Amino acid sequence: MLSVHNLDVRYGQFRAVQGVSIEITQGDIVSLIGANGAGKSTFLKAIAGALPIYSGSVSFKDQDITDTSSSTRVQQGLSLVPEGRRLFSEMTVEENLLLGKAAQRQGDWDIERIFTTFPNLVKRRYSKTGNLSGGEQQATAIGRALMANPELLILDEVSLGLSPLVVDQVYASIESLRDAGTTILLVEQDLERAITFSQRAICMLEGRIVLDKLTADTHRDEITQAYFGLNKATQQEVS
Ligand SMILES: Nc1ncnc2c1ncn2[C@@H]1O[C@H](COP(=O)(O)OP(=O)(O)OP(=O)(O)O)[C@@H](O)[C@H]1O
Repeated sequence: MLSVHNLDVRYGQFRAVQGVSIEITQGDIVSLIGANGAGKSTFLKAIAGALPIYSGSVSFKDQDITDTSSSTRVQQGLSLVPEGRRLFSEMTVEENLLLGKAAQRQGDWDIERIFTTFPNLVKRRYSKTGNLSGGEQQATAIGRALMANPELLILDEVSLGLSPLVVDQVYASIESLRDAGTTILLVEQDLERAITFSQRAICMLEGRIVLDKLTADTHRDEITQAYFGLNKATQQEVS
């Protein structure tokens, strides 16, 4: 479904993502892991078309999308829930959700299904999102992405700033998406949760991938070593 080849993304001279290649197949559930500054958000934004690519290529459903706009990518079925949610705070939950419909993609997701999936939003339907709790804002951001009926849903740090209880609620909703067959790539800082939730873990360190394994074939210690750059053997294997 998604094929990224030798991707480089730069901020001026600084190579935030360096020669990264991954393949994601339909139905995959992939957690992207790595320390602060490892390049995870930069990588996701480049895939979603929110940042220009310096070199390399991105294909989605066998089409080269390296030079297409983010809105075209949404129309093709690739949606990103960005870190920090990026909602329109002066607009209501319903208005924010309806923005996601602009892509006009056919599918099962409509506004009523969003409210069924995120019951905490029902009472907030006509509230401005600037007045919502963090969990309600996150549910709105995920709902907005779902309104585009994505085939690949990319989620950047959905847990950020949420209490453990609310994180559980957000994950319960994402699990229902996973179980319905949506392909998911997400950044998760909590290693335990990443291993439990996903089939595959990819770890980034200083702009490169240092581990890419099925969660069934790895364990927490190996991921932790990759996270801190302590596992040279794994790094060589991947590169
Ligand atoms: N707009 C920017 N201009 C310059 N450098 C940037 C910019 N955004 C990110 N960087 C740098 O690029 C590197 C990768 O940042 P990025 O946000 O992608 O990492 P991350 O793994 O998502 O980390 P975090 O978990 O902190 O979000 C970091 O060194 C960061 O300081």
